Amino acid sequence: MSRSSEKAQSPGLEVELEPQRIAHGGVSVARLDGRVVFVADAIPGERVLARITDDSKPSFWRAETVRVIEPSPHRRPHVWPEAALERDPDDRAGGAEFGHIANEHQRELKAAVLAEALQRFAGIERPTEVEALPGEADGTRWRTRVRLHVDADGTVGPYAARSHRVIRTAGLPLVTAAIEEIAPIREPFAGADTVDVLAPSEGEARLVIGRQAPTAIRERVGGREFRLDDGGFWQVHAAAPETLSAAVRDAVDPDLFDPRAANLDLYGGVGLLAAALGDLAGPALRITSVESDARATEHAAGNLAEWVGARAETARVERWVRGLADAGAAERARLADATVILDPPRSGAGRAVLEALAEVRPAQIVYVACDPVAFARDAGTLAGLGYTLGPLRAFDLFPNTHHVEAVGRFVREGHA
Ligand SMILES: C[S@@+](CC[C@H](N)C(=O)[O-])C[C@H]1O[C@@H](n2cnc3c(N)ncnc32)[C@H](O)[C@@H]1O
Repeated sequence: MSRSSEKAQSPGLEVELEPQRIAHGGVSVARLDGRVVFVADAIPGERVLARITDDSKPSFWRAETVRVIEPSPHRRPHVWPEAALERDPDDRAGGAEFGHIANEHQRELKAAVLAEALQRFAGIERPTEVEALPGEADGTRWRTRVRLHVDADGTVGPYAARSHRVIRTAGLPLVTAAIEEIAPIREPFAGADTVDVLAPSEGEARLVIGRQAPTAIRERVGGREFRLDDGGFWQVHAAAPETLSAAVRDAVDPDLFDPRAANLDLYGGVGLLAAALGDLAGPALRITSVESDARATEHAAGNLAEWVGARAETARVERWVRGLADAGAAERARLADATVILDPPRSGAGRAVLEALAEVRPAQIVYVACDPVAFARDAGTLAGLGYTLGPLRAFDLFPNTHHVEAVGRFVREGHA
């Protein structure tokens, strides 16, 4: 239901909205005179005054909450004052779009997005609880990495929620205390457009200024140490490496796992998840990690050195999997027995990668997904290629944001 004081026609107009459900991307879905309006900073079930920000599309508009008229019981003061409703929408810091929602309800909303995506894009009915990670109950102080931006005046901060305007902020509640302490947010800064601030689990917190030359750092996960570049990819939540490693080990069907098969870790980074598989397999593990960033691959080769059967290759996965078609009969047999870890970026693996992979019929695919819609699309593609979704878990790897991570096992038909 909705009510507009006058006919909405242009950005800037303020209207009353009653969002009914959550959509992918962290916005709620309301209707205004029959038209869908995606409204930011609201919670499904409440009534808000919202400002139309985009009416350029015939099928939907966008709006931002200005004031809450009837709050949801799940609303709470925002964990980040610089991102709160009390500020003009244009001045709200980005990166904490769920910070005004009780954490348990954030997880319910994320579960709803995942379930709806699977239903809509893959025809799979699979309500899945989103599990909390160890850390602060209000979902703060989990980020071990953050990128800050520098504007022409030297202000350092996050971008605003829906623009590239740098927002000055007194604090950074989602990052660890060590990062907040050294983040250069208090004084003007010059000489670079970006400052990455990170707090590895080993050693001191540090800044990476602009495109400065990479330095190797160390991260500890359980009893294992990983080397990587300070500017390279690493899971952001302090508890994510351990959580995902355990989730991948749990997702592997032991009856289908053959350590000596031609196992794959696609989009492997510095080898975190290949090592998780190595912990299951022991020294006999054979695995190839494929990653497009050459420096990450170099680190992966070192991080996986204890497994003589581990290799790390620098390649784009979409090209590399095409080469599987040339495998000889013996290698094809080893690929058919393989367990594949698939941990693509937000865009997902995509049809071409999945088709090339399914050509060689690996026994099981453990998919680690950071985007529910891309995951659901890929799940639909995999179903069409003869792979059935088995156990699925989801994790709140990004509290106070709309992001959610899922880990699911797909098994080749005949094994399911
Ligand atoms: C979500 S991260 C996962 C990394 C690793 N599995 C981990 O958990 O640390 C995705 C990785 O894929 C790499 N990547 C992105 N696009 C790629 C592509 N087309 N081919 C190969 N690697 C790619 C990125 O550099 C990044 O390291």
